[in-house]
Amino acid sequence: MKVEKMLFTDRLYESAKEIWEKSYNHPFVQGVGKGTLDQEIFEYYMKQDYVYLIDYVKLFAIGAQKAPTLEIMTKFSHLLHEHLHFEMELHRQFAAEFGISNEELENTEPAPVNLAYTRYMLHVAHNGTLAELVASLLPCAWHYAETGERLKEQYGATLESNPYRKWVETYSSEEFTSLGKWLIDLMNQLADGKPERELAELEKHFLITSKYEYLFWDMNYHQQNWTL
Ligand SMILES: Cc1ncc(CN)c(N)n1
Repeated sequence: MKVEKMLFTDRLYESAKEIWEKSYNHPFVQGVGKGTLDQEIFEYYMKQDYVYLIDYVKLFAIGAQKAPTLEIMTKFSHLLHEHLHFEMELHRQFAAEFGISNEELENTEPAPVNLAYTRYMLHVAHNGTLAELVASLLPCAWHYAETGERLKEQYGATLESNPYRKWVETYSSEEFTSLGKWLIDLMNQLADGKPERELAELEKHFLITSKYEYLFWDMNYHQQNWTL
């Protein structure tokens, strides 16, 4: 009998499943899928997410620097390019539609959860191994691809009239989901043969940033910001 080896990312998915489910059912995410989310909330999110992404792409630069092979380095530089020119273009297009300039987008002050989330990943990226860096940035890519695909499946029939259609289409697109798939494969490659102590550390990073993903939806939904 052939016994299939469980992938490390299966373990990660299993441990974060409940948090991801909670995120998917968050009124922000459901509001995007149904097209009913208040535009003011979406505008707030676009601005916060833009500066989040400016920090997020730095992780790929650090990934390239820590890459053990030229092939992995090339892929990180591709990820960096795609986020700057494909994903962030979505934000620039929505912003233009809402009358928000690129300058305003770029100069958004990150709210506390946003800042804490990106500082956490940057800290891991600067001080940890490449495996730790990938474990901490993976929920961002994987959770969004899963969210985009699920929303498209659930609300595909009404997407035509949904003001957030482009958001759902971007995150469910092959162009975006393939980036997440490559990171999943890399995670498994880097985790292979690692002792349990190190795997547990990777799982901890993955769970923390999965929780930050949930908090990020919630922060935007309530337009939380500095109160001082
Ligand atoms: C907070 C957050 N997480 C994930 C993604 C998808 N790159 C994003 N744009 N923003």
